[in-house]
Amino acid sequence: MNPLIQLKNITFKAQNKTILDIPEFQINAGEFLGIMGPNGAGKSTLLKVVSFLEQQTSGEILYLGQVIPIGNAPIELRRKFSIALQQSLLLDGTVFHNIAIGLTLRKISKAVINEKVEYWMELFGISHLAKKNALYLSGGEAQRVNLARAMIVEPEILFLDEPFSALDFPTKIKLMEDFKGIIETAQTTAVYVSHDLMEINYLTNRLAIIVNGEVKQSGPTPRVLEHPNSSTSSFLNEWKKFYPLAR
Ligand SMILES: Nc1ncnc2c1ncn2[C@@H]1O[C@H](COP(=O)(O)OP(=O)(O)OP(=O)(O)O)[C@@H](O)[C@H]1O
Repeated sequence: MNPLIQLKNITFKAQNKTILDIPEFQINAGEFLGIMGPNGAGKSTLLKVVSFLEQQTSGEILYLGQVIPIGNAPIELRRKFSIALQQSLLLDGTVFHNIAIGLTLRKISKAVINEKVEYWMELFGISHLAKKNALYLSGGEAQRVNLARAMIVEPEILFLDEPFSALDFPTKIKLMEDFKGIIETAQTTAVYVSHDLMEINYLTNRLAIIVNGEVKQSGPTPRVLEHPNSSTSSFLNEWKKFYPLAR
């Protein structure tokens, strides 16, 4: 295992409530890590803490073995991460402009931006939308733009929080298939929050189950799904009643 990020004794508290309590956890280079758990378990909070969007209350986060001071993650480190959420939060401008934004902010030359935007639009199958205003896209198109915008900066880690949950089933299936191929080709480390077993089973190769702010089980996805422990079985077995575990 080659940890990019390590958590040590992390807690996150708000309004006198402990929302996360994670003695030890890590994100390994090259993995597609799923974070699954019931509503309100702390999945999104964990994603925000490990991506430095929220500050932990106590404990340490290490990047490549080095402790990152609380509230002081350097910009060079934050720029190694991309985040895609359920809402694509696109700007009022063309699809091209939206996808280019991360490179524009990094002051990359116009020629390189053109080349990279073309490349990522092609991979996500949205070249024909280049000149369309991003505010008038379908849900599936908007999520493709969102993911292309996240990937164009070639992040070391891509964090995803339920990016497909608002999509209808056929749209979701097609996008998940394309997305899986793109992530595998780019060899990007990905962390994927979801409460949907179908998405987790299809996409991820390691899985952590969070219940009540604690990581109750983690391991290779098939193993966790096939052998839930006493803390995760009530959540996972409900899902398994309705979803067969074939890949
Ligand atoms: N800043 C905050 N202040 C108060 N409560 C918070 C804060 N952040 C998160 N919470 C609470 O912590 C709990 C976990 O929230 P979180 O969004 O991380 O859960 P989740 O597992 O992602 O849930 P869901 O699947 O419903 O999106 C919830 O009860 C939420 O209301």
